[in-house]
Amino acid sequence: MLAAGTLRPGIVHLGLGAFARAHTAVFTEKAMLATGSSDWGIVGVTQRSDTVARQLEPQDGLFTVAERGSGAAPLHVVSSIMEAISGRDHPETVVDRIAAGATQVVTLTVTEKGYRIDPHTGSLNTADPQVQSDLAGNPPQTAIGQITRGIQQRSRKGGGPLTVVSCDNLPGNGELTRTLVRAFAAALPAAESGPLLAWLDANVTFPSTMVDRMVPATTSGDLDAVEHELGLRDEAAVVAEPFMQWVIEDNFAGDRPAWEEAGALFSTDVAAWEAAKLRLLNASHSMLAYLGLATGKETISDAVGEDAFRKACGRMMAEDALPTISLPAGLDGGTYCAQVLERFANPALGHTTAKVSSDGSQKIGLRLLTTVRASLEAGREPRWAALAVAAWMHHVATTPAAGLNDPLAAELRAALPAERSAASVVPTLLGVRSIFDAGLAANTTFTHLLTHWYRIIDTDGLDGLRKEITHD
Ligand SMILES: NC(=O)c1ccc[n+]([C@@H]2O[C@H](COP(=O)([O-])OP(=O)(O)OC[C@H]3O[C@@H](n4cnc5c(N)ncnc54)[C@H](O)[C@@H]3O)[C@@H](O)[C@H]2O)c1
Ligand SMILES: O=P(O)(O)OC[C@@H](O)[C@@H](O)[C@H](O)[C@H](O)CO
Repeated sequence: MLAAGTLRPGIVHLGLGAFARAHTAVFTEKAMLATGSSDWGIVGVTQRSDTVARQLEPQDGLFTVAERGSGAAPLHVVSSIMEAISGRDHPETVVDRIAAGATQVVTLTVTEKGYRIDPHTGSLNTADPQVQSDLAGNPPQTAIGQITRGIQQRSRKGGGPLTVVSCDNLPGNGELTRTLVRAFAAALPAAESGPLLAWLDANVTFPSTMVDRMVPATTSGDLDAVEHELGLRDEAAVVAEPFMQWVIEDNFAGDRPAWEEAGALFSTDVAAWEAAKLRLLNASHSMLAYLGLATGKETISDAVGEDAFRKACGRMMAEDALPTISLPAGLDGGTYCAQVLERFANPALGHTTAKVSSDGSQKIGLRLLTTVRASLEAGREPRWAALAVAAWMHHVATTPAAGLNDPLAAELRAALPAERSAASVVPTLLGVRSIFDAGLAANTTFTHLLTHWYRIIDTDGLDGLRKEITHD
């Protein structure tokens, strides 16, 4: 453990959820311990609620990581977080911390929807009311607003270079974050945007990363189990699988923690790592979540324990996704897919299908429609990826209005027809242009596959799926 009171604040982390605590904070602590440095204390920022900040405050930022599953290490108390702030309640403090001289790196895990992307342009959604409020000069509430205002204050103070490291499951997350920050800066009045963009381009870099560790939402049962093992109540404890991976583009504007000492891989091929992870692991995760929810499976391990679903995932990865990607050097596709299924089967993790299913409108495009499009273009039928998309459609059409956990819930519910058969739901949801482009929606191969699978899920349920998936 790092000695209490010795840390200096080198990193601001936006989105202090379960993942950041079980991944980024762990890598950073290990890097400091390995090198004897204390320059990379983390100032963590919760975004939408103050819960984690309130939990960590009386614990001096300390929290437990409880690994679950085969090969799990003993409980580990992590000591790299030196301050936790509620960004909702103290946005100006967040801006000050980003602008502070000691801060060299901003990391972020604010979920896909936290980026406020306009799906039609791929750039910042300047019609978003919170983005507009941030642009108008109010204390910034969005992650992109906080980062850009922090950079602006830094530039005005004559501060040093800064590196912004996105750790969300998004392709090209570094370049994407740069685009959004630049778009925010460009939308400011000309007197502000000109000098800000010039400073930003000269002093701020945005390396892309691929992050991997399955970290479910902590339950009260997890907290009780940790209390039993630790002998102390830790309200901020997180559970995680033993596996963890971080591939980072080595494009830092200033100094950085020696994350390689903690096992991170610095690579020039992050895009290939990220594409492989999104189209293989995350796509299968979403498939299991939606098939699991349609058939009463509460956890991912329950869902992958169903032979037919395991087979469908395996075939989706091998037959649909793998032919669409160029694997990075050092990654064997077959071994990776087998490991993914093994990791999903970890019964101790309790990763719920409900949690993985959340925000589907933000995820299926990145995880599944990429494969669908590339397969269709190559003249192949994306049979298994279409099953996953049909299962998502079924989830949207059958989840009660208040239960759909998705930023587009209202739009999706409003679009749905009263009659919920395959023939009406599939074309209606294909008409949602922020998810499906017109070309994809008009593709008859894809439409037929979706209608076929939707009918089976909706009318024949688990038995029908078993028969259809295992018959060939
Ligand atoms: N949990 C995992 O297994 C895992 C693995 C790899 C990557 N990730 C990445 O980390 C992200 C967060 O996962 P988590 O498990 O920490 O989730 P979480 O629900 O525990 O935390 C989410 C964090 O994002 C913030 N957030 C949510 N909506 C936001 C919004 N609209 N604007 C700004 N911030 C917002 C929350 O305040 C919170 O700090 C994921 O979306 C994913 O991109 C997670
Ligand atoms: O975290 P999300 O909501 O983007 O996606 C849910 C899961 O698929 C994801 O968190 C995986 O567990 C993770 O990407 C594994 O590294």
